[in-house]
Formats: sequence, structure tokens, C-alpha cells
Amino acid sequence: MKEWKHVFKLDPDREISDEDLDRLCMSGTDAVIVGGSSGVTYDNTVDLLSRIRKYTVPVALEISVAEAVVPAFDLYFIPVVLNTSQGEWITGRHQQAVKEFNHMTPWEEIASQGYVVLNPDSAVGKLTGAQTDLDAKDVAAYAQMAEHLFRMPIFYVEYSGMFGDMNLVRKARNQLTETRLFYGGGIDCLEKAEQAAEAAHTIVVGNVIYENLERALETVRVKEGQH
Ligand SMILES: CC(C)=CCC/C(C)=C/CC/C(C)=C/CC/C(C)=C/CC/C(C)=C/CC/C(C)=C/CC/C(C)=C/COP(=O)(O)OP(=O)(O)O
Ligand SMILES: O=P(O)(O)OC[C@@H](O)CO
Ligand SMILES: [Mg+2]
Repeated sequence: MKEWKHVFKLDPDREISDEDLDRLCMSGTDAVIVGGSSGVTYDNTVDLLSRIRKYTVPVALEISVAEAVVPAFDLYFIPVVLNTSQGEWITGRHQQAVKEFNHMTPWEEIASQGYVVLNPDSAVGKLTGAQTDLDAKDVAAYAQMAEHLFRMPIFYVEYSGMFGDMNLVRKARNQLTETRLFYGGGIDCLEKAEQAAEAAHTIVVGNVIYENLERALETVRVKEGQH
């Protein structure tokens, strides 16, 4: 995970053909994350995992609902929303899930993600009541908290659905030495992928997969650059 430059995020609640999935999994991306903020179920998650498993690309489940936790992923990502005052998205649902899974939790395969959600119009922003009116200093402070206070392996700057402020992303990344900064939101062409890859450690490409596959595939070329 520390070497991932580019990942695709696939949503179990959205349709993708076998041919398109083949092209994504064979694209040279570093990993596939399976996740979405609504409509994620056990059945649609199992279905997508079994289709991705034909390929050697690493695959992580980003858990958004405890009911859709499926065994046999390579890794499990646990989002923790840092910029909300609604405790259920920070520790509430997590505590319930750990209680439910009890001794089955494979802790060595789990990585927490300190999320800062910055698009107020996104599904995840609305769902979690995120306080999105933040400047670069605010976000940089969250980055320091993720690394030094909570020792999270991932700090995730989430602009889901819109391309964000790369100066803000870069300043947050510059706070980090161990924690990896994931950036996601609005990357829909190689040029934006390059800008984001210059600012973040790892870029996450989501919605464009379902809107324009060719454009999605071209973003993998950031791996050829010097970022
Ligand atoms: C046997 C076995 C494998 C056991 C595993 C057990 C295990 C892994 C236990 C872990 C327990 C645990 C701590 C689980 C977490 C529980 C949980 C539900 C936590 C809540 C997470 C959370 C804060 C969710 C809020 C939504 C969120 C941040 C989702 C992240 C993904 C995201 C932002 C997707 C983007 O959504 P999208 O639908 O694409 O949005 P757009 O419409 O804007 O495109
Ligand atoms: O869907 P987009 O806007 O590419 O964002 C990717 C990812 O950060 C969503 O969680
Ligand atoms: Mg999406």
C-alpha cells in the first residue's frame, strides 16, 4: 500500500461489464478499492469481488456498512470521518461492528483511513454531516492528527464528485512522513490525474469509470511519470 500511486474505486452498486472490468484490472493500476456510500450490500459486494478475483491486482474493501463485510479481500479499509461532529461516523458504527464480529476481526489486514470530506454536495458529505468549510491550515491540522495522534496509515482527502484544491492537498501531504495521503474526487482525465499525483501520494479514480472508461484508463499513465 505504501507504494500505491494509482487506484481505481469500484462501486458495488453500479453496473460494469466483464469487458470493462477486464480492462481496468489489466490496466497496470496498483490496486482496486471496492466501496460506495449508498446501496452497498453483501450480495453486490460478493459478486464484484468474485469477478475481480480472476485477476492478480490487489483488492481492498472500504467498509461503509457492516452488513456488507465479505471475507477474502486482501485488505480492509475502515473510514473514520475526522471533520464531522456526528460520532457514529467517527467511532459509533465501528464499535458496533467490532462488537458484532467479535474475535473474527483480522486486525493485521485492517487499515484505518482518516477521512476529511470537502465536497458539501457529495453523497458522503451529506450522509456524514461533514463540516466542509475548511481551509488548507484546517486540513493540514487534520493530517497531523491522523499521523501523530491517531497513527492512521491513510489520510484521505475526499472531494468525491468534484476536482479539489491541489494546493490544499499538497500542504496536507507535506505534514506527513509515515501516513499516506490518498486523494479522490473528480479525476476524469490524465491532466487532472497528473495534478493530483503531484500533490498526493496515492490518487483514487472513481466515477469516471462509469462515465468514460477510456478517460479512466488513461489516468493510469501517471505511474509512468516522476511523481
Ligand atoms: C470475516 C471478516 C472478513 C471480518 C472482517 C471484520 C472487520 C473488517 C471488522 C472491522 C470492523 C469495523 C471497524 C467496521 C467498520 C464499520 C463501519 C460501517 C464504519 C463506518 C464507516 C463510515 C464512516 C462510512 C461513511 C461513508 C464513507 C466515508 C464511505 C467511504 C466510501 C466513499 C466515500 C465512497 C464514495 O461514495 P460514492 O457512492 O462513490 O459517492 P458519490 O455519489 O459522491 O460518487
Ligand atoms: O468518484 P470520484 O469523484 O472520482 O472520487 C473518487 C473517490 O474519492 C470517491 O470516494
Ligand atoms: Mg462514486
